[in-house]
Amino acid sequence: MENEYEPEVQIDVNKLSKIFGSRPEKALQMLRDGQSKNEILEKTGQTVGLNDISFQVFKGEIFVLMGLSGCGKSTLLRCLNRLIDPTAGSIVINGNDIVTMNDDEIREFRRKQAGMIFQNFALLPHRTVLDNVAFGLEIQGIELEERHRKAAEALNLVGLAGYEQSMPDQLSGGMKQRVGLARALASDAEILLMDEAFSALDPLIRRDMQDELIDLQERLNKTIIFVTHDLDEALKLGTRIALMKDGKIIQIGTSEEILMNPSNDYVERFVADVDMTRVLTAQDVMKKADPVISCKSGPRLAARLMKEYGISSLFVVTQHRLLKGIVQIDDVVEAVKNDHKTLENIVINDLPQIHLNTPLGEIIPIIADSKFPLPVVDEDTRLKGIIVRGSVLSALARKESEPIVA
Ligand SMILES: Nc1ncnc2c1ncn2[C@@H]1O[C@H](COP(=O)(O)OP(=O)(O)OP(=O)(O)O)[C@@H](O)[C@H]1O
Repeated sequence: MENEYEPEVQIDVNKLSKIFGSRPEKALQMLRDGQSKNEILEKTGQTVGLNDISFQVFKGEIFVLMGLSGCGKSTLLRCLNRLIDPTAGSIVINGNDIVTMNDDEIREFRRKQAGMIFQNFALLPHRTVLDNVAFGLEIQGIELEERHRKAAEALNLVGLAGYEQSMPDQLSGGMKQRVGLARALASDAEILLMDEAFSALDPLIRRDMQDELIDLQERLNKTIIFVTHDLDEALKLGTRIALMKDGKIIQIGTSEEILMNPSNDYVERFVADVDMTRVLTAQDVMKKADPVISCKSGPRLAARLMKEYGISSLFVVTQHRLLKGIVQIDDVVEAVKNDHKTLENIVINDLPQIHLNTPLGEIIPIIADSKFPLPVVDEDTRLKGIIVRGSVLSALARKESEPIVA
């Protein structure tokens, strides 16, 4: 039986290369022989767009393609719906290799499975907002009433209900971009391809649109491939981020993985300027809460555990790991001497509680003031981990290096 927690692969890209130029075979062979993008350009005049790229995208994730200008983000995105034909490799989407599809099949695929949203809004100026959104459905031959119903639904989703009869030039940039988003949503496409979709918006509207996209994605569970050269945008939106350079993917990972374990110097320099206190949360810096002690146990067991693990305080939990508090070594020793049977009288229970999603920036002043490690809990106050000063410091201590300027 399929494991329900196993992510479902929706896009499977294998050994994808793209050479721009009239003699791609020769350049491809040189690429396979290990020559660089620059060498190939000098010797053959052919440009390497993508170099032997393999990765998978899971259903329902926002997968961000990120990197400096010219690294191949747009080329890769456009290969995913064959606006660009790759030179070699396969792209299996929902079980079909789109590289081998004929023109009719690819048109059908674009309409039904992969909607694209561009940076320049590409709205039709003489059509109403409603008809702009319904445009894709019209091409599919869906009848007027049905396409208007779907278009109105999509406009509602992006917060533009009431603007159905407006014309594009009556809308602000942010609203136009919402119309573009609504158009892709109206098509039922499971996959949205977004190329620098928010880059032309001013910063405040851009942040709104990012929030909107995250919200829509959670409600609709689309798979989104999002191209950006903006690191903050990538970190905010990406379920996972693929960092590209010279037509290759250098590292794929969650924001935390890329920030905490950059795979090489290039990635490290790329992320050097990121404010870790905003990006990392309690769950990124916590350690396993081990050992803990049950509130029913006695001080002798507590003393033994503390000795064995070399710790001076111990978290106390219920049978279901709900946090009760903490005991300290001096109190435990005293309780043993006085032959107490339980820890009840010595549990300190007015502890600051840190939630799994609390940002590191909020944790730092609390841990600085605290005599104990901090407990990290979930919504039910179940103890999920502990934060000690050392793990916060090591999360912050990344090697100083020159940032890369985009
Ligand atoms: N039609 C084309 N003909 C020749 N070379 C191209 C073509 N399109 C892209 N390239 C080259 O392929 C490489 C990748 O370009 P691409 O546009 O994918 O990069 P990008 O990361 O999207 O950059 P940007 O952020 O500037 O859009 C670059 O070296 C570019 O010059």
